[in-house]
Amino acid sequence: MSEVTQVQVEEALQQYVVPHLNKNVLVADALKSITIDGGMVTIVIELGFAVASIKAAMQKAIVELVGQIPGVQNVSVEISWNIASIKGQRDMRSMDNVKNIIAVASGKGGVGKSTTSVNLALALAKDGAKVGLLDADIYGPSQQMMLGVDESARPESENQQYLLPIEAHGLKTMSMGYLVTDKTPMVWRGPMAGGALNQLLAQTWWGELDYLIIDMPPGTGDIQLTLSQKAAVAGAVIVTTPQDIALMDAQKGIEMFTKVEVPVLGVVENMAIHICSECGHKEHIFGDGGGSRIAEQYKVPLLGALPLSLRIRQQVDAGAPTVVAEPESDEALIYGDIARDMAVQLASTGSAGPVFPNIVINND
Ligand SMILES: Nc1ncnc2c1ncn2[C@@H]1O[C@H](COP(=O)(O)OP(=O)(O)OP(=O)(O)O)[C@@H](O)[C@H]1O
Repeated sequence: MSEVTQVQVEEALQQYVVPHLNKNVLVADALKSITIDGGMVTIVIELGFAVASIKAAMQKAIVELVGQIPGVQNVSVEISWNIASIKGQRDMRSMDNVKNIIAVASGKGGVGKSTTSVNLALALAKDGAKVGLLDADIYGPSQQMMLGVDESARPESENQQYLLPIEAHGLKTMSMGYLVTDKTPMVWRGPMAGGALNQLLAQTWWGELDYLIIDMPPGTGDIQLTLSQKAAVAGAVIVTTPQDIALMDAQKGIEMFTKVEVPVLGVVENMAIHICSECGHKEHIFGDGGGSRIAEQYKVPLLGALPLSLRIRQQVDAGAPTVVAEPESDEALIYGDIARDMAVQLASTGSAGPVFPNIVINND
């Protein structure tokens, strides 16, 4: 029987394109090792983003490719991930172990920013990452309802100094909604809100997190600016609907983050298309291709598009967002794809590094 060689395995692996990286596993620098013992091949892969929900499909595809090499009897594929910290937190003890903060923002209210934030956070967690969610929407905190957290639930305090996040669907969550009630004076909700928000961020004992998703207040004012600076945000995602007015506000959002040097990881187009539940007819109710136009204009990726979907609205409004309520639905799979693309974009902002000129000494 012919002997299986390292080169043969590498050649087979060159045909395997890693999802979301769009590069083969060797070019993507994800291959840790290949061990060959007679007809037994063990392949170890390590990625910079979590992939628990697509891991089995990835393993199957690699086993099929490598299994075609003559002499191979058994292929074992180990896939793990190591999520790097792109931008560490400064001067905030409670956040020392938070690796990456991602702000989810929209220029305009009501475009589905909170719905998108919670589903993306849940999709990252479903993939095996440790995830927190901060509802920074002080004027209309909605995450408590979207996460199905009881109205009477209040965060416990640690040494009278820190607040402990409330666990919901596997996420560590904190919201102004857990602290204020309908009777809270408006003065506290208004001018003092920015300060209160910074405090909420810094005084929550987040523990170890790969990603802290911040559901930002709508708009592009001072609160948003200070929050992105104070919290050392590693990347931002802009949610928009395809209407012209929402797109104009989304542009302001992109410009705001660029001004404070927070990389924009991409744009998510929400309520992009309506699919008739009776006949399946597809209609661009709010216009066509707006998200991809601004993504192109600002040279940022369009991370994905969600349909206007009754299921998304009903599930999130009932306290079990689509990613947990119906994990195999088309919508949940779209959130999963967007979440992994977002994680890949974030990881790539860290690897770019400074560019040095190439110095050539010519002795002629
Ligand atoms: N893709 C979608 N399909 C159908 N309904 C949606 C979709 N996305 C969000 N919604 C619904 O739209 C409403 C507004 O969404 P959401 O609260 O997430 O928006 P927002 O941008 O965070 O708003 P605000 O600015 O008030 O915080 C909610 O009732 C939500 O269920």
